[in-house]
Amino acid sequence: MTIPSELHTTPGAALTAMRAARPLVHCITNYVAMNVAANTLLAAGASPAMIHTPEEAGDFARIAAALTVNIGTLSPHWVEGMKRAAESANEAATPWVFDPVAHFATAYRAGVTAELLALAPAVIRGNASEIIGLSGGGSAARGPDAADPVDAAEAAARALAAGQKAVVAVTGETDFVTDGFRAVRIHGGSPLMPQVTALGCSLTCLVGAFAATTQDAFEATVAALAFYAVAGETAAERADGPGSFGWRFSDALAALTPEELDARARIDAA
Ligand SMILES: Nc1ncnc2c1ncn2[C@@H]1O[C@H](COP(=O)(O)OP(=O)(O)O)[C@@H](O)[C@H]1O
Ligand SMILES: Cc1ncsc1CCOP(=O)(O)O
Ligand SMILES: [Mg+2]
Repeated sequence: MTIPSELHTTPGAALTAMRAARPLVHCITNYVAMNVAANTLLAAGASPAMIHTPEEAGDFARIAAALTVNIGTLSPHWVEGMKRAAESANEAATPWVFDPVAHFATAYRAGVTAELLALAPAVIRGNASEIIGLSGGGSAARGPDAADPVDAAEAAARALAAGQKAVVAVTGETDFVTDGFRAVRIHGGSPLMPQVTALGCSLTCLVGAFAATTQDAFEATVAALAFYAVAGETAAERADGPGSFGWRFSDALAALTPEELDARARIDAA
């Protein structure tokens, strides 16, 4: 295990706490990700609920252990549910995680993103192009897939974290996580991961599960990403391509023990 002094909780300890509590995670995600993300949380040991309608999203956020909001497939009705849920989460001091999928693509998406950022998510998780865009930078990306390397987004992530007073996670070949003061890089995963849709969205939901049970949102985020990275490496060992990677990844999340996670996690101070 390589774990820097920034971390007081090992990823394995955070995984143990998450599985012991089996937190109810309120996920407002997109049509593409709903099934994948629910299965990812179940495999990892959490309890997902995909609930978006404004008639109940605010009420449900009050009883969940964490909330995650993802703008992948938007409509005004969903946006109202997202805002009500985030407001309830804030009132209940429940951590909520924001995934700004392709927020730069259209004016509508950008406007919704600004409204959600004003509701103060505890964690923002996106790919490099999304995080660069949130800090006002330009990118060749036009949709949900990243067009920039993670190291090009590190300064943007630090600025965004400081400005939003949130944890910012940038994912890609090597992940970067910062809260504006602390920062680490997490190695691992597989190039097959971006070839399977919704694995980023599902990771956002998993960050919610860890944030429900590890109070320090920075440590929770790092643990979730390290867990994903190690499981991704396991799945890639025998995968023939994106299809078999998908189900092997689910199996790897379920099988990974806290001890093995701590033995294999590769995290450096940044
Ligand atoms: N080239 C890569 N090598 C290893 N892991 C990767 C690679 N690209 C993405 N990942 C992993 O895939 C997961 C989803 O990240 P990413 O693809 O950046 O999100 P998104 O799907 O939102 O664009 C993360 O765990 C990330 O570390
Ligand atoms: C393809 C697609 N289109 C709208 S949302 C979505 C899923 C994006 O998933 P991820 O960000 O995890 O790749
Ligand atoms: Mg994404």
